[in-house]
Amino acid sequence: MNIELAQVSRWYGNVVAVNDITMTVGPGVTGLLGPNGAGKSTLLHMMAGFLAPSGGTVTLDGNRIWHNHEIYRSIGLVPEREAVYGFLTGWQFVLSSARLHRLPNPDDAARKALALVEMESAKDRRIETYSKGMRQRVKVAAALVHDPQVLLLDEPFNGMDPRQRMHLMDLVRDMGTAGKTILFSSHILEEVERVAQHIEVLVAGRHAASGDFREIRRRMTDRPHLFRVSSSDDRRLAAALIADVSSGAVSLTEAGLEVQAVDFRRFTRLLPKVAKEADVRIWRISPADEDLESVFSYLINRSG
Ligand SMILES: Nc1ncnc2c1ncn2[C@@H]1O[C@H](COP(=O)(O)OP(=O)(O)OP(=O)(O)O)[C@@H](O)[C@H]1O
Repeated sequence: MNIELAQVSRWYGNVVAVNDITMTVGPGVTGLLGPNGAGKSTLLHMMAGFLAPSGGTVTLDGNRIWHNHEIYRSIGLVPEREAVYGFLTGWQFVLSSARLHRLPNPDDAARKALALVEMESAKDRRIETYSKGMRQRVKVAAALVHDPQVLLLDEPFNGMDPRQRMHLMDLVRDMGTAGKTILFSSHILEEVERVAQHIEVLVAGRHAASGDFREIRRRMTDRPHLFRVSSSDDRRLAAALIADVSSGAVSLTEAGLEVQAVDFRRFTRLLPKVAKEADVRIWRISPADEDLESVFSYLINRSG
């Protein structure tokens, strides 16, 4: 199934959380990547029918999602926040989700969903006794109980230990291979890399990039990199680097020497050579713009 967003915006008072987004999410696993506050949760909630768009339309195979009860049978949402009563057992929680969907055989459906996330043995314990990873899995079971074609997951791997994470990643990948439409949000590039081939990038409510993971990763590494270098003689090193045309923009700041390298692979080879020739010792070299925010803002400036 295809989720389609056409010029979708959502604002909360004066805050524009999602700004004029047009995208299609089809079968397989798609990663929704963006820094905190980018609008990922807002977007997922609109896709799940929990939130009305302020502008534009969100449809599933051509049918409007907002206020369309029939369509909720096809969608499952795993929310980021704990919206689970701790006094319920895992079994009671998943069963109540099955009943809410008015499934003909709720017991059977709940059993299947709990088995899928390997939670059968802990199903009779109260949720408040669960680890973060177990809570996450029980939420996935509740979202899957009606076997939806579309599964939306908001930061599903947060707080999980590596084994739990691996298990959920395998589950998500398998469902994607089986043809379900899966969209999960994350602010961690490596996490998205392991599960999704296709990614959509959001920055400050805007759609910054879309496409194959490797292609976007390449655009991220090929962008100009800013390095901070400290050495035995920054001034001299700066002069030597400026003399070499291919090293990029060089500036001396209070924090030390900063170099904007257009081709960073080349620069990392060039720097030791230039330093040696100038008889300067390098103490430290660190990327000055490696945080996700700057990578994302680079992407959005290119695409916008
Ligand atoms: N109910 C609300 N009322 C007012 N502002 C909101 C509300 N929900 C979200 N926002 C604001 O909308 C913007 C987008 O928030 P959203 O939670 O969708 O982002 P996100 O990418 O999911 O971030 P995070 O990973 O931190 O949850 C933020 O500036 C947030 O403060």
